[in-house]
Amino acid sequence: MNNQDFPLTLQGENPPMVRFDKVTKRYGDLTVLDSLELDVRANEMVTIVGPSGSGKTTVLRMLMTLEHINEGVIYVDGRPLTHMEKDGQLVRANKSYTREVRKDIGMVFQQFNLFPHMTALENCTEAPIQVLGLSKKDAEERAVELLEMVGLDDKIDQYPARLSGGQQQRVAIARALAMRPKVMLFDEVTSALDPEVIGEVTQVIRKLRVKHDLTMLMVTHQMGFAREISDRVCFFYNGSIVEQGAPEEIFSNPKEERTAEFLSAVLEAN
Ligand SMILES: Nc1ncnc2c1ncn2[C@@H]1O[C@H](COP(=O)(O)OP(=O)(O)OP(=O)(O)O)[C@@H](O)[C@H]1O
Repeated sequence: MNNQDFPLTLQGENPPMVRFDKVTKRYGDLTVLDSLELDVRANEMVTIVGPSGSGKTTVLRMLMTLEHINEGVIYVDGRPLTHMEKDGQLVRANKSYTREVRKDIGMVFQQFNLFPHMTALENCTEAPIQVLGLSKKDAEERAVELLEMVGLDDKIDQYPARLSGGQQQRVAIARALAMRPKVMLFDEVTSALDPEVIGEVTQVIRKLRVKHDLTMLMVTHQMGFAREISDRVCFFYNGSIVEQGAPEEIFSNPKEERTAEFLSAVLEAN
């Protein structure tokens, strides 16, 4: 990669909150993301859909810096995520720089990933105290407010094992929000849930669209929810975006044959 090709920061009138600038990710011979270009505007809700193995989760994992980038640069709120300036060029950033930029990003996973030995409240206060340096009192105030927002005011002192899947996922959302991220990533957050509790989680995400100043990037197989909630839907195929647009365009009138085939297969399966 020639780092001179990439800006040191994104400036101007209205820089995107997230930019993938020609990002390539390989595992051995397998190219999972192929020079991906994707911008997400501040406060936009973008949903990524596409066949299994097309690279959707990898996009989110790259943003969480859980994966090494092979080529290209990711910018978050104008700053490169895994690179920093040296002598007018971008070079690989050290871990402490990247950790700082990554504070702007929160992620909710399919499998909740709560700390089992901590109550709902403790799950939500741990990182704000340890990472942001909040006092216990301030962190608890923030956590209680968020647990109320996700409808769990009566479960504050419960351990995850005593909560339903939907309740655990709502704690996971509150926990991510407690770090006050600018960007929230949702990776198949309803896939591990029983059908009857999916609604309580999607309801919380709907609420976030209205209540919070958040940029959101979501991977989901729930096409109905994607259609209803997204500002923009990106259809992934083999590590690239083959089609993107407003949900009504993508779902009602896909221009790409691969998108149409995928959507009809999904609708048939349902
Ligand atoms: N650690 C890894 N090592 C090797 N290959 C990997 C690794 N992680 C992911 N892959 C491969 O990368 C490709 C993209 O994976 P990814 O999880 O991003 O797909 P996806 O579109 O999210 O799929 P799904 O809808 O099934 O979750 C797949 O072919 C997967 O097997």
